[in-house]
Amino acid sequence: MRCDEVERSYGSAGSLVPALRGVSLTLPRGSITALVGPSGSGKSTLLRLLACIDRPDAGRIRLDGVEVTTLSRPGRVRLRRRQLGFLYQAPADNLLDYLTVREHLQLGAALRGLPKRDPQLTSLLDRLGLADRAEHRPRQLSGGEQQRTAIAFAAIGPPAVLVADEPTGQLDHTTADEVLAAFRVLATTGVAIVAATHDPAVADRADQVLRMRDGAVVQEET
Ligand SMILES: Nc1ncnc2c1ncn2[C@@H]1O[C@H](COP(=O)(O)OP(=O)(O)OP(=O)(O)O)[C@@H](O)[C@H]1O
Repeated sequence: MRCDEVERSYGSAGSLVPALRGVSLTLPRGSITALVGPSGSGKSTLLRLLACIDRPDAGRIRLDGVEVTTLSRPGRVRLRRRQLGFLYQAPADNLLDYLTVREHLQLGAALRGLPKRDPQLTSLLDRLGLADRAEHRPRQLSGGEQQRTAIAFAAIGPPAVLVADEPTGQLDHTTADEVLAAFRVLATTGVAIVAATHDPAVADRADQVLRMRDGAVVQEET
């Protein structure tokens, strides 16, 4: 995925708050990008644009060469269903408390237009260390297991891009490591992962670190 000179402001004429002031970046497939920067620097705004939940006021966002900023609303919904995954900070926000781990993956497959018995479901359970938790519901799982279930759900397809907002924000160090290991597994399937984070462990393990300040990427580290 690529962004070129993306701009986004909030409010109406007369009281516009510029949240993004010309952001350009590339999220290569198979890599993990950490988006760091102080509160209010524009990370969440950028994530919403990358996840096609919101549209920029100016600039271009392209996914595998296709311009996504000009898609109609149904076109964006279709793109999100087939090509994008999203992970929130709180495991509870990513999961439904009445579905088991396996049922989450079956729902994910259905949303992506895949059969409920797609072999990648079993493979994801194995690779993310969830095989012996498949029949458990979220409240029977640890925080790390819950977040890995959410990653498995988002990973079905696989999507082109996984967008994560503070994915380790509510986890302890060991559990955060499990999430980072799951990201690495996912990256090897060709997914571009981008995570807004205040967690140095995420930035340390990323392939690319983009630092934001006042709505712009001020520094690129690799
Ligand atoms: N819905 C909104 N209406 C008006 N202003 C907003 C809105 N959402 C964000 N902003 C403003 O846009 C700027 C960027 O906010 P954003 O939430 O993207 O930053 P952030 O880096 O994600 O912060 P945090 O780390 O605290 O989540 C801030 O000045 C914020 O106050």
